[in-house]
Amino acid sequence: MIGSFSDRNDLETKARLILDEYNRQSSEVCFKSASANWNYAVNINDDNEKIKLRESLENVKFQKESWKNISSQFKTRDSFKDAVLNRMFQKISITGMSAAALPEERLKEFQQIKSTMTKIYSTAKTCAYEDRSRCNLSLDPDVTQIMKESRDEKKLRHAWLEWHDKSGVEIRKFYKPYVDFSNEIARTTNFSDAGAFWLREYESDTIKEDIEQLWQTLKPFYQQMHAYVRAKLGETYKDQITEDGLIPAHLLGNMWAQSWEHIYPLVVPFPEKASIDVTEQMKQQGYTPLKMFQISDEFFTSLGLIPMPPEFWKESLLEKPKDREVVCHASAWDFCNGKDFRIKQCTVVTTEQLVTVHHEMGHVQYYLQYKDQPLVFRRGANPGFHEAVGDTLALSVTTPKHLKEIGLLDESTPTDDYQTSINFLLGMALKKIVFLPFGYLIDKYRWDIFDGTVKETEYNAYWWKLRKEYQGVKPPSVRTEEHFDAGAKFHVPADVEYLRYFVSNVIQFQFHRSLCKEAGQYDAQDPLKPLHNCDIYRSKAAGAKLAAGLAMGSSRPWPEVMKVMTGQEKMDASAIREYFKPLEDWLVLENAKLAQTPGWQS
Ligand SMILES: C[C@H](N[C@H](C(=O)O)[C@@H]1CCCN1C(=O)[C@@H](N)CC(=O)O)C(=O)N1CCC[C@H]1C(=O)O
Ligand SMILES: [Zn+2]
Repeated sequence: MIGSFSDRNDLETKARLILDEYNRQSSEVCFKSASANWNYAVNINDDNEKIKLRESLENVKFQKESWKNISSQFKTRDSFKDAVLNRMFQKISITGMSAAALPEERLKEFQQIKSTMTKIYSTAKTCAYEDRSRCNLSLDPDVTQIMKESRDEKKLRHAWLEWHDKSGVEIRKFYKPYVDFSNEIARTTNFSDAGAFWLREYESDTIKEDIEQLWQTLKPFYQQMHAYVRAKLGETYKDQITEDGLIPAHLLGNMWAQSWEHIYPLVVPFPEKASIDVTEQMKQQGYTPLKMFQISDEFFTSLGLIPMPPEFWKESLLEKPKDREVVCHASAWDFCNGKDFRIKQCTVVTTEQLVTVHHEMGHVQYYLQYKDQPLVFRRGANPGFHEAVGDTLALSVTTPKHLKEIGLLDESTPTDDYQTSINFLLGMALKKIVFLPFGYLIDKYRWDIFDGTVKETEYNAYWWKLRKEYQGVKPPSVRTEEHFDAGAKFHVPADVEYLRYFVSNVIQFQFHRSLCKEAGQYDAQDPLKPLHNCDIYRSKAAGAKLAAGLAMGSSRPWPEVMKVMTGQEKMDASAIREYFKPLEDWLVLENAKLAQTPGWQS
């Protein structure tokens, strides 16, 4: 021993050694569990499910044993001078306590329930509208394509009902046990319920109030969008828009009405002007899923960010295989060993999917940026940060200017006139503004189930109460408690928190504004450099600013990371409102012309 350390320094040195060993072992166990999870997701069968469940159980048992061992050696975690040690301890203690919450048999039951719900969702098949005996249509790509492209109200209604009945109805019987298990784990870990357990990741006592405040700020704009789209849809589906002011959910181009971009042709303000949907161009130029990922990788590296490693290109699954069942819902994977990162996506060649490619690549870029952090800090600063990385870059990629730059939009296409800008901003609002009430209500719905406000007997009634209150949409036909329409959305059976996407939709515009300033592509005072035209492509300065924040992982509270990336410490709606300001002004006038009153019968 060197001299006489004070007890405290001894303690901290000892703690560091123990936590280093924990992070090393945890990385190995996580690798095995992620690999088994991957092998199941890319080849759904009973054997792979058993291995996945076994490795997942091993991981939980490891976390439980580790915490018992670590916590037995230290009286309380607050005895460290070093804030990093305290932060690590806090995170490991929650992982360890939640791992110890259920006895093994009941833990197995819980894991099986979650696995079964995702399997039902990922393998559900529906019957064709034109031929009820042909029942091999999967959500991805078959039913998704119908919802995007069909303008036949009866066909849309059939596709919507089929999917909700083949997924949600089957999943319903598992949901109450899932809720009870989730709450038991949360409460054993000293959280009031599973909703509070999820919200711990935002490290804020006022997160719910902050979200509600953001929603109240943006709600009037959403209602202007809703009123305009309702009026335009009434021109196409005459009898469907009634005096209740609600929009039937099956007419909005998306199974969950979470993004209305695919009804753009029915609502475009100036149809004679260029549309920025470049799907046809992509197909004509022979785009493949692989090329879409290479285009995205090139955008990231043009900013000086980290290229995808060889393992990524070797091991990712970028197209739906023909010979087996897979979990088609796109996802990004960190295998915890600092080397292995993958994406699984049943990619089709469309503009929308080019954005999803960037979304998933944004996750992998975050994994790469924080891969040298201790394992416990290899997370987003908060879950919304992880969702915002790819989307932020996609805000540049989908500008007419950038699409010309990469040859997907003809150079001669006029794109700077007012009418084209309104068309473009409306197209963006059909994704980013429309998404807000949906992104909020998915978790408000589950918070209220977890905290007991909503009983099992009203699961579906409450879903449609929120869908009406927040989104102003209604189901295509009467729904009962036989149904479980929330279960028809991936993240509900998959046990994935959703508030992250609402947060992302707000903060990605703060990131975009900050990076655009850094790239010299935006100036609030310069009307020739509006935020919605900014493309940060090739800006090493913007890339460096982004990387500085991402490399921090979750090692510091997210307001500190927000400050590094934007100079602000708070989430705020000023950036998204600035981006869409010309459209908001146009909508108010247009709705007045259309004699449309924003809002609907409560
Ligand atoms: C298509 C996308 N798939 C998710 C995502 O990429 O977030 C997948 C499934 C759930 C988590 N996930 C991951 O990949 C995580 N492993 C990433 C991470 O946390 O590291 C998705 O669900 N989206 C995109 C926009 C809105 C939402 C939707 O489609 O409703
Ligand atoms: Zn994501």
